[in-house]
Parts: sequence; C-alpha cells; structure tokens
Amino acid sequence: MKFTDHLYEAAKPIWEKGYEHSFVQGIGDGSLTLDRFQFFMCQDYVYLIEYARLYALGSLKAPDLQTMSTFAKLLDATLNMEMELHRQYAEKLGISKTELESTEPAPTTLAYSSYMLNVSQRGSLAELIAAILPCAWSYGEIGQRLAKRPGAMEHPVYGEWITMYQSEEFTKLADWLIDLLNQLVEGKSETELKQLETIFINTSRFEYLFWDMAWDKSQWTI
Ligand SMILES: Cc1ncc(CO)c(N)n1
Repeated sequence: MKFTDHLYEAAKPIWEKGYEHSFVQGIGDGSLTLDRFQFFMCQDYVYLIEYARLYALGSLKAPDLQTMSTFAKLLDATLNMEMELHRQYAEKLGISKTELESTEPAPTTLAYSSYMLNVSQRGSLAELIAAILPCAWSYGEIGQRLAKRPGAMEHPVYGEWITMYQSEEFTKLADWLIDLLNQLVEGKSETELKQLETIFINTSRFEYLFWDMAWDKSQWTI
C-alpha cells in the first residue's frame, strides 16, 4: 500500500463530509445561491495567493532540478490556470480585479493559509506536500464526482467551476504531488510518517471548515 493510499483512507471520513456539504452539493445541483459563491470565490482567491507561495517554497526546498521544475509548473498552474477561473468569474459577477485581490481574509482563510505556511516554512519538503495535498487532491475528486451528474458541467453558473476542477489539467497536479510524496517518504521512521499524517488530516479538516465558512459567509465578528 502506498503511503498516500494510507493518508487517503485516514482522511476519507472528513473528505466525505466535505463532499456532502450543502455548499458542494449546491454547486452540483445548481441550487447554491450566488452570494455564497461570490463570498467563496473572493476568499478562495486570497487563499490561493498564499497557497501559490507554497509551491515557490517547494521549488526552494527541492532536492533536484526535476522536482524544482515540477514545483515551478505547479506554481504557474495555480497563478495562471486555477486563479484565471476566479478572475473570469469575478468579471462575470461584476467584481473588479482589485476588489478580488484586496479581499480581507476571513478567520478560517487566515488560519488555514497561516497553518500551511508555518508547517511548510519550518518543515521538510514532505511536510510541505502533506500540507498542500488535500487541497489539490480533494478538489479534483469533488470535480470528478460532480461532473458525473447529468447536466452539472453545463450549468450556466457552476458548470465552469466543475469543468475546471474535473479536468485532466487540474487532476494531474495532485498526481505529481502524490508521486513525489511517495518517493520522499521512503526510509522515513514511523514517527515521521505519523507527523505527515497529522498535517494531512489537519489541512483536510481546514478544507471542510472552508466550505462551512463559505456557506455561512462567516467573517470577523469584532
Ligand atoms: C480552500 C481551497 N482548497 C483547495 C483548492 C484547490 O486548489 C482551492 N481552490 N481552495
């Protein structure tokens, strides 16, 4: 069993709850209200700015040129493929680029991105990947599951979101990270593996909290 299969099994109950979340189901059946989606896309945009930095950090920590180049591609894909989706949605929804970029991070966004950056800055490359993997992997999975619903990819608002996250272009990003993590854990001790699992579970939990935040449009209360 690959190490990432083990991580997947460990996080499965959390991911399943994420998939069943009203927000995700609302994207799938088109019933999600626009105000919630708009809140989500703005928070997600500023989250992705910080997330992209982790790929730059991955390049910095890479042990060889090939790994360095993989992280450079992941960085480019986040800034110019994934975030382009957000910019296009913003345009359609009447939000300017400046407004999108200057979104104030809500508590969950700030906590999630700060946790990822902290773990990755002080930790090993394997720890960085463990922090980042639930993001890329779970969205690809959600995209692919929602895409199986008849008509979901043709929905006038949410169709493009599903189409992007289910695409091979997006899902291969997680595959690169999975392969890399499985290579990096070779020879690691039980304690080190357990630490990676803890990080993976924590960011999986944050993924769930992010859906919750978007559904409630929860902001700073003070
Ligand atoms: C919160 C969050 N997690 C994962 C992804 C996928 O990259 C995203 N765009 N946003």
